[in-house]
Amino acid sequence: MSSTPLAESAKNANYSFKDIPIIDLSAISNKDDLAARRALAEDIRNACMNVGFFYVKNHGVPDTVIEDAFTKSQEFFALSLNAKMKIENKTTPNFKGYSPLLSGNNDPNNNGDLQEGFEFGWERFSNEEDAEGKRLDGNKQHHDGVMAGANVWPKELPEFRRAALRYYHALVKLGKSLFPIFALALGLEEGFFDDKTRHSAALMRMLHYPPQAGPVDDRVMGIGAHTDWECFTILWQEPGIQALQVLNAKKEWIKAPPIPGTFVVNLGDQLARWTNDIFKSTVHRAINRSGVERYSIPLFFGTDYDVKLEPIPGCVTSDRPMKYEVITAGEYVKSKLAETYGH
Ligand SMILES: O=C(O)CCC(=O)C(=O)O
Ligand SMILES: [Fe+2]
Repeated sequence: MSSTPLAESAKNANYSFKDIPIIDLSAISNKDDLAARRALAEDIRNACMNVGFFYVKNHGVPDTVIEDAFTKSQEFFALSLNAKMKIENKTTPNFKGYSPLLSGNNDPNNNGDLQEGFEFGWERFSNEEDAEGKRLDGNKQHHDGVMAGANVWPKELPEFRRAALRYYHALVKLGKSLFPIFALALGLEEGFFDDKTRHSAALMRMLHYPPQAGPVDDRVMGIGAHTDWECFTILWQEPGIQALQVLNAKKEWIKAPPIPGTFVVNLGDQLARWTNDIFKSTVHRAINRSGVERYSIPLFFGTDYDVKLEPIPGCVTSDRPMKYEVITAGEYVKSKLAETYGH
C-alpha cells in the first residue's frame, strides 16, 4: 500500500483545464517503435489524469465510412415516429433500438434529455464477406449474460444497418488499438487488457438533437450532465455545430467543439473505477442552441461484461484508499441503462 509512481504522479494532477488536448495517433500502429508508442502513452496519461477528455487525429477511420453513417443516421431520424417506435428501446432486452425525445434522462436533476437516439451493440458481418460486403449475417450476438440481447433494425431502411455496422466495426478496430496505449499509460504491459476485451462490449448510439430555441428551461437540455459508463467513448460530432461542454474542477463548462479530422475520446466510469479515479471520468453535457438540428455518434467502449472492475495494481495506496466496490462491467452498465431509461 506504499505509494507508487502512478499514484505519485496523480498527486500533481491539475483538473482545472481550460481546453482539451489534441493527440496525434500516428504512432499507434508502429509496432517497431516502442519509444514512439511510449511517448504517445505519456501524452494520453497526462490527458487522462488532468482532463479525462482529448481529441484524436490521424485515427485511420476513412472519411467515407463516417459520412455514410452520418447520412444514414439523418435518414433514420427522418422516418416517421410510428416507424421508429416499432423498435423502441423499452421493448427490447437491454435497451437496444430507438429512444424518442425526452425518454432518457442522464441528469437526475433534469426533466429529460432533448435528443432521440438509436442504440445497438456488437453484430458481425457474414463469414464470407468483410465490412464492405453486401450480405450480412442475421442478428448473431457475440456475448451473452447480463447484457445479452439482439440488435433491432428499422425494416424501412435496410442500408442503415450496413452503414451503421461498417462504422461500428471501424471504430471497434480503433478502440481496440487504444487499449495497449492505455495500458502503457498506466505502467502496465501492453497486453494487460487483451483478455478483458475479447468480445468488444461496445455500444454505439446515433443521436439527433433538435435545436433549442426561445427561453431556455435549465432542466431540459440535449443531454444532461453525466459521466459515461464504459472505459472510454469515441465521439463523432457533426462539423460546425458547438454543443458539447465539459466540466472542470472549478465548475466551469469548457466547450468541446467539433474539430475536422478528429474524434473526441473521453474516459468513462469503468476506467475511473479500475484506476481508483487516477484517470478521470469527466462530467459533460450537450446543449444545442445552434438554431439547427445536430447529429452525433458516440461509441462506448467497455470491457467484456463478465470482467470485474477491480483496481489496477499501483492505484490503491495508503493515501488513496479504494473508492469503489467491485462489480462486473455488465452489472454496472445494465444498472446505469435502467436508471437512465427506466422500464
Ligand atoms: O452528443 C454529444 O456531443 C455527447 C453525447 C454524450 O455525451 C453521450 O451520449 O454520452
Ligand atoms: Fe456522454
